[in-house]
Amino acid sequence: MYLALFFHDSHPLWPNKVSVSNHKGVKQALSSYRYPKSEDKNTYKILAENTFATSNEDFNRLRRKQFGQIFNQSGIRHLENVVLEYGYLNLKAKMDRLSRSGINRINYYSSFQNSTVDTISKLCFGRSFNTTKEGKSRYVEYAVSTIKLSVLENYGYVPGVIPFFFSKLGKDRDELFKFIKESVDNRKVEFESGTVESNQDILHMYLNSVNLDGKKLSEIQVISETIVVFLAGADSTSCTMSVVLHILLLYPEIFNKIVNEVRTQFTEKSKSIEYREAKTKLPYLIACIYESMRIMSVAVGLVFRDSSDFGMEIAGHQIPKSVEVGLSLSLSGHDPSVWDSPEKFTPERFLGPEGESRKKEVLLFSHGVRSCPGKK
Ligand code: HEM
Repeated sequence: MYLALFFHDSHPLWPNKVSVSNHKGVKQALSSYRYPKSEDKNTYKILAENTFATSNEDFNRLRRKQFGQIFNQSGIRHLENVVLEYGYLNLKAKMDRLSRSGINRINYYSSFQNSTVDTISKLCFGRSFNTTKEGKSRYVEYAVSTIKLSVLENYGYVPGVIPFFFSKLGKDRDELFKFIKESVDNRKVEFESGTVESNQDILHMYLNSVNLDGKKLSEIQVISETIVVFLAGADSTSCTMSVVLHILLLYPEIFNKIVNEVRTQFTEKSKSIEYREAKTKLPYLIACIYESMRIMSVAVGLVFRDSSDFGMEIAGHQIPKSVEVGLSLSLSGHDPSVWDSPEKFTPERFLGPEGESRKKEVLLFSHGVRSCPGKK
């Protein structure tokens, strides 16, 4: 029988917790602010309350509205230029270079990781880590240390037990904060001198935003927000790109169909394809991306919500109040009550008018009021 619900209340490591994989149940729990993000062990609460970590409805609503500004018309244009330069052209130049020197194999996972890190660092900090051009960046290591330290701190590890390890992580985190603080200072100078090169990136948006009391974000808040967006957006995107390419390489006939679609719709090879055009002219490619995201979601962990003072009713089960409910976005993509033959790779399920509405059922980016604002 399909796993609808597990109760873990007898497990010593997971007392008072439940996990849910039923598609309808996952959506129901995520749809509104009624069930807030769990406060406990919030790894993303770095330095200050921020969009990702908060469980405060008003604060989250405000930040999400502010985040939406980077997707307005001029924001999208800037975003696309950054993606084109840091995510695509730099990678293409590197591949051309490798191929000229006789190397015909690349690690596409690490290549995509470099492009997304370069793109998102440029958007968040106004300066790219440039890992595609330079091979690696010490700032990536600092970001990894920052998240490791946050996990350890949130799970109550005592720094004195492994002092060298903690001190290295702490130094790395300080270096990353220093880098972002410099970026903030640089941008403020640019504001004052009227030489802002791009006025719609994520750093700019946070510097121009306000808190619930109407006051501008403090420097610590800007650092916290930008670092969390960087951490939330970089690896999730490169892993998803790798999954899509990996699956397409397993199905050459599907891959060839995509190549045909692109070549028929876009005959001018030297012109780059804009997102807007791809959305309307490449339905099969888009269907393949959705099907890859459904069948092999990179959001493999659980997303936690608190059953709050109300308690929840999911798939006929009553969950008492104040229970942590772990929602499986990845398993919801395999629920046979929603997906026919869920283990089969069938891009066609996302074609036509029915396919269009089915796209909303792919929960890789979560669902409802706290769904990923970066999905656009
Ligand atoms: C394929 C790539 C991505 C995937 C799979 C993904 C997935 C997710 C998921 C599942 C959540 C909800 C997490 C939770 O409730 O605990 C989330 C939230 C979030 N994501 Fe993404 N994400 C991706 C890319 C991005 C990008 C590119 C950005 C920013 C440019 C971004 C920014 C955020 C933010 C700020 C939140 C917090 C939203 C809130 O709590 O209100 N993500 N993402």
